Amino acid sequence: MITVSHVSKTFPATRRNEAVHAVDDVSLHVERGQVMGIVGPSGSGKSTLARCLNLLERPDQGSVVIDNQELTTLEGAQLNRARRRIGMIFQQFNLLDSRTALGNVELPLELAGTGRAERRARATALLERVGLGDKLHHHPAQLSGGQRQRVAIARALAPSPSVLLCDEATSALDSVSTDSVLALIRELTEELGLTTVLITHEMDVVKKVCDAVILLEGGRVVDRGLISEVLSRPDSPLATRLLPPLSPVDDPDLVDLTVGGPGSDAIVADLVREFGVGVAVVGGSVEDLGGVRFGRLRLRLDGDPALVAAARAWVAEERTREDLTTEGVAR
Ligand SMILES: Nc1ncnc2c1ncn2[C@@H]1O[C@H](COP(=O)(O)OP(=O)(O)OP(=O)(O)O)[C@@H](O)[C@H]1O
Repeated sequence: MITVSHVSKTFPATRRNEAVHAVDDVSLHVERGQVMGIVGPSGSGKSTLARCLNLLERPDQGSVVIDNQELTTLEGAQLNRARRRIGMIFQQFNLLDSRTALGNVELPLELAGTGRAERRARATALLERVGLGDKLHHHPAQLSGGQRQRVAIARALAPSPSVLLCDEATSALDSVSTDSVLALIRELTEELGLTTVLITHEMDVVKKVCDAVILLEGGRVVDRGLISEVLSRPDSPLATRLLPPLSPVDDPDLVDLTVGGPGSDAIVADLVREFGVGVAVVGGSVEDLGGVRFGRLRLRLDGDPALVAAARAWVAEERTREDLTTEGVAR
């Protein structure tokens, strides 16, 4: 697991540029087996934060604890040993063109002094696991982008890390390869008990694979939470990015709901039964987020105006229910 507490990193002023507070008092916690997304606009500090996690960038303040070991106090050989527990994959794969897939995956094991037979066996098993058992002797130039990223994943996992850091790992891939690489990252996280951090500027990536997410702006965390928790705050910055709100309309017969989680499907039946109003779904969008369906629905309520008003008021009250949130659209 990863625990980051009050980490800050400032790049000092130069003759040409002012100082940049790239990461400003960031704390986060990721459990073993969890995938956490770090999202934010360009320049918000995502990569600097990722580099602080493996001490490629030394934080000015704060602590970084991985598997109960404080990294910021380590130096030299101790730090290098700790870094072996952190696998990393990048947008541009960073494979050696002169080496085959097998040679690339063996490299970190060679550097760690693992014997030839053992590293060959481990690299072969990993490449088979990522679906490239028939490409062991191919060079990167002979592989597709998705296949190259699979080689990079196998290489990152070769030293048996406990943490996997993915920096825009799918940004150079088409949508089919993106989906399969994300599914592989998810599977491996669960299978190997990894703690995975995924830096991305794409909310679609978060929707497909993350359990939890933090939003950075100007180096600071401006929103965070488990996906289901974030969506229980439908107006929050992350919820509006994960599930964009419907465009506002001014009509007293319409009401918007944000639904998701167990029990929330019953709202339409409840409206009909409790108030005797007609209910028609006139718009909305539904997303599968982390295996749970969430949606924003627009309903038209039809019937006696007093009953419609009462139904609207009831819907507004439902905002406070844990498994269901609502918002009126007539303002
Ligand atoms: N080595 C450096 N020296 C000075 N400033 C830097 C350095 N690295 C990053 N920065 C600055 O720190 C801020 C955060 O950069 P960072 O690369 O972490 O953002 P990001 O969210 O990853 O952006 P992107 O999505 O564009 O990769 C930016 O203003 C950037 O210009």
